[in-house]
Amino acid sequence: MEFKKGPIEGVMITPFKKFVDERGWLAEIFRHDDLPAWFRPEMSYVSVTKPGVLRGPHEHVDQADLFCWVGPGDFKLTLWDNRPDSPTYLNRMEVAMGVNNPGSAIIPKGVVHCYRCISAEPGLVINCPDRLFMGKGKAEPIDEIRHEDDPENPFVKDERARRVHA
Ligand SMILES: Cc1cn([C@H]2C[C@H](O)[C@@H](COP(=O)(O)OP(=O)(O)O[C@H]3O[C@H](C)C(=O)[C@H](O)[C@H]3O)O2)c(=O)[nH]c1=O
Repeated sequence: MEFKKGPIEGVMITPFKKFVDERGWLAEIFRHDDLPAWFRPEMSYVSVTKPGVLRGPHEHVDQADLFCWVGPGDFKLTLWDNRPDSPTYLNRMEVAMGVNNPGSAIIPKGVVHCYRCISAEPGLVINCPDRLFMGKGKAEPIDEIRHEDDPENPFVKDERARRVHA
């Protein structure tokens, strides 16, 4: 399975517009009149990743993600189109996101994704997925393929990506 650099159908990278004034700055994260009709966020969470650490590569069967980076920290986001029926199947994208490139990435289901903190400081990421984690009342199985747990995965090999706890 060879991936080649190229655009991925359905992935939307949106740089944030910062409104700066003497108090600081403000930026919209998303507006539904800008979102594609197929994507409506259901929840949100925030995570902090230590320098050099990779989260992913992960894939969802049903969920799409809207990841946002505003800092602190900078990341390298990598995406792989793992959808055999996609016109951009086997394409791979790398995007710089974070305090120096604030913005969001909408990632459709079936697009494998990971992001590595590449700054000397820990990096913060917010995600606004279109499915509840573990469904209503956390009563369903997690919709997630954690490719990092497969030593033969064709995406990225990074021992440290694996969670220590089960
Ligand atoms: C996502 C999520 C996680 N959790 C709990 C489950 C674990 O006990 C803990 C860490 O979760 P996880 O190891 O899944 O975190 P990551 O490996 O960073 O994965 C997350 O970020 C990568 C890049 C993804 O693509 C995943 O969709 C997303 O789960 O938080 C919750 O309680 N609610 C949530 O919505």
